[in-house]
Order: sequence, then C-alpha cells, then structure tokens
Amino acid sequence: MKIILDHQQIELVIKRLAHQVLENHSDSNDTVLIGIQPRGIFLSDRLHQELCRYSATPPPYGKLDITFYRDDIRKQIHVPNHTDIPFSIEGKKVVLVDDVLYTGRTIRAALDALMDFGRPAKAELLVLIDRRYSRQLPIQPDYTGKTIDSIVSQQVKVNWNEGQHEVVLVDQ
Ligand SMILES: O=P(O)(O)OC[C@H]1O[C@H](OP(=O)(O)OP(=O)(O)O)[C@H](O)[C@@H]1O
Ligand SMILES: O=c1cc[nH]c(=O)[nH]1
Repeated sequence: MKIILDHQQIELVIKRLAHQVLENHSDSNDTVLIGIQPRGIFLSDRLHQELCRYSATPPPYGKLDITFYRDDIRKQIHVPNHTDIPFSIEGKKVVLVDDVLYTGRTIRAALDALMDFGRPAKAELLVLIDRRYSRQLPIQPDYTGKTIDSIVSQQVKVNWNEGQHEVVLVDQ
C-alpha cells in the first residue's frame, strides 16, 4: 500500500481546487456545483464549504445519483442513492465533482443523468485523483487534485475519516 495523499495534502488540494473553480467562474450566478453519488459527495461537500468561505456568492450545490444510467446496471446490483438538485441547470456552467476518474464510465453516466435536468451551457469535471492512461471513453478532467500512473491490478481508495483523510494505492 502506498499513500498518495495524506490528510494535510488533501486539505491543501481542496483549497487549491476551490480557488481554481472561483478563478474560472467569476460570475457564480452562472455556475452550479454537482457532486456525484456516492463517493464524490465527501469531496463536493468539502469543496462547497471552501467555496462558501472564499466567495460571498458561492454556486448552488446539488447531488446527482447515476445508478440507473450506469452501463453495467443489468450486470451488477447497485443500490441507488438520492439526487438532490433543487435548482435549474438550464444554461448554467456545471462543475461535476467525483473522487476518482478511472475508465470514465461513471462520468459518462453522470452526463446522461445530468441532461435530464436541462441543457447546461457547459459541463466541467473536477476530480481528486486522475488515474491517467486508464480511460475507456474520451473523458478528461478540467480540474485535478493529483494525476497518478497505475496499473489495472491496483486500486485507488479515498478514505474520508474525520480528521484523517487519505488517498492510498493498493495492490489487489
Ligand atoms: O472512471 P470509473 O471507472 O467509472 O471509476 C470512477 C468511479 O469509481 C468509484 O466509484 P465506485 O466505487 O462506485 O466504482 P465503480 O463505478 O467502478 O463501481 C469512484 O467513486 C468513481 O465514481
Ligand atoms: O482505482 C479506482 C478505480 C475506480 N474507482 C476507484 O474508486 N478507484
């Protein structure tokens, strides 16, 4: 097992990502933040907290469940989560948030699920960890906490323990 990011590094990265989002979205009336259930929510919650700290007008924040849009829905049992998007995304710039980007299939599903809520002006992707060279679809992040090289037999685990977050790379 190898530690990729420790607690302090994760906190620094989240602050940096929040600043990058604010830098690119100076008019937060046009922007919305949407975390992908289930594991993107720990990151999107923290990111939203930081956006609220640094901006007097932070973007509206919602949560998106992608379960029924997954391409393996007929192959595996998945327990659905809830979607909570109490605002319109029509014509907005959406920042999607997830913890890990690997094959890109989760984000493909998220984009499909998102379109049920309207036609955004733009959708961007923010991830804590980008496992580059692992993509099975043409999807790339706009904001990245850390890019890593890894092999198929490895897995990235993001642990959001109170006061002790960490990202580790484990050999399966
Ligand atoms: O780019 P992808 O290959 O879609 O992987 C990324 C997804 O994997 C994890 O979810 P989860 O543990 O639910 O994994 P799974 O989507 O592979 O089941 C993670 O929270 C991302 O949402
Ligand atoms: O390594 C990986 C790949 C997909 N999803 C994860 O959470 N970790």
